[in-house]
Amino acid sequence: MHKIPVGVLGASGYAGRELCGLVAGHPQLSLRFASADSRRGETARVRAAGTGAPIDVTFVAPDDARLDEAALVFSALPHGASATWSARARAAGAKVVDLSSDLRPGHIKPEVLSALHAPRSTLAMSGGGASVERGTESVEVPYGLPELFRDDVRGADVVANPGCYPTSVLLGLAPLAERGLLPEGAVVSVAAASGVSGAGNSPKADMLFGEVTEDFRAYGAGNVHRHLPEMRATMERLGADVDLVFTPHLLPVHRGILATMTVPVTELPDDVAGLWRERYAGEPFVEIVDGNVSPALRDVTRRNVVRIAAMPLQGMRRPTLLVLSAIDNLVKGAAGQALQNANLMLGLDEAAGLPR
Ligand SMILES: NC(=O)C1=CN([C@@H]2O[C@H](COP(=O)(O)OP(=O)(O)OC[C@H]3O[C@@H](n4cnc5c(N)ncnc54)[C@H](OP(=O)(O)O)[C@@H]3O)[C@@H](O)[C@H]2O)C=CC1
Ligand SMILES: CC(=O)N[C@@H](CCC(=O)OP(=O)(O)O)C(=O)O
Repeated sequence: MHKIPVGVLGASGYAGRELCGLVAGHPQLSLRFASADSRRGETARVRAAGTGAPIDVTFVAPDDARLDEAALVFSALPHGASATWSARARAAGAKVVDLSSDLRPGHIKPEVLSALHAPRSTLAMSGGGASVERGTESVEVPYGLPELFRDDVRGADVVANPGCYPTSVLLGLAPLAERGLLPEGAVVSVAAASGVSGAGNSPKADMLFGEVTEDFRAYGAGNVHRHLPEMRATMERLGADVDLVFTPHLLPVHRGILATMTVPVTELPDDVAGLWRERYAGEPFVEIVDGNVSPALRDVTRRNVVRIAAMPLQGMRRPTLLVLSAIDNLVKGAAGQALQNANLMLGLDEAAGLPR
């Protein structure tokens, strides 16, 4: 069977390697290239999702990646570098899923938007960047949370893959926002803990084993984390007018995010968990946990799922819910969701090649 060629930029990183394994295990995709920067020329062994078969992947320099030979390119490059390469991939005729924050709501710059949507003939490529000779109409880049915005993603040429924390938070809060159950001006408080793979695999002194092990701490305190603009913009789009207080924590495990959300509501639904069950009925990658039980990281790691629990908070003066949401930051929070989006963009079964 003819397989669809795809490429991975940033393949030596955590998200990129996860993508290589997913592509290797996908029944309809083949890996055309995998790039690295400092690790160009190196060969890494990845395991194909599903079968676990070992695959050797040799990283090429980004400039040597055959963008023109890929039907779709995943850009798992750092913020800042990613937008340029996404525009180059588009100019070469490939569809693009960008895993960085560069194309997300609340982040994307007008010149990036123009470069992505410019007709190929008007793109002048120079060095490592793309420039646009004339502006184009302002078209947003679809935000790739398929459970909320599937119609925007299906058949799209370019998609912004959501951040890992926003994936867990927004899927947890969406049913309340969509139903108008969040009071105007309410403060929604989110404390979320992430495994260290969320910080990427390039060497950082404060991410060394000796620095993170047997410890647990907040970072980005004071409501300043880079994911806030993306979460605010999406909550607004879902019809909620609330303040988000977001405090991330570093958890010394390899992968996984648990977001704990305290949410004032206009009224307590009779069947709280039923609200999420109804909203996500038929969604293959959403699991609702029954009873007053927290979803656990071990139930979501290496799977493209979000597990959500919701319950009323006892002893409060005003109706308030506790919503808990768990994902694997590298799968539903990055590579798995990127593949889910790619499947939709290429007209394939949305669940193809995805570990459930
Ligand atoms: N880790 C996570 O949980 C999540 C990550 N993301 C996003 O996905 C992207 C990748 O993240 P992650 O895998 O963690 O990052 P890593 O730091 O692990 O990997 C970065 C990758 O990009 C390459 N690279 C770095 N700088 C450049 C450059 N200037 N030009 C070309 N290639 C470059 C690296 O190559 P080399 O190894 O050779 O240096 C490596 O392949 C980021 O935008 C991140 O924010 C999104 C959601 C979750
Ligand atoms: C533990 C850790 O450092 N996590 C990262 C978030 C993960 C990430 O890569 O951010 P994007 O999803 O926007 O790409 C952070 O807090 O910046």
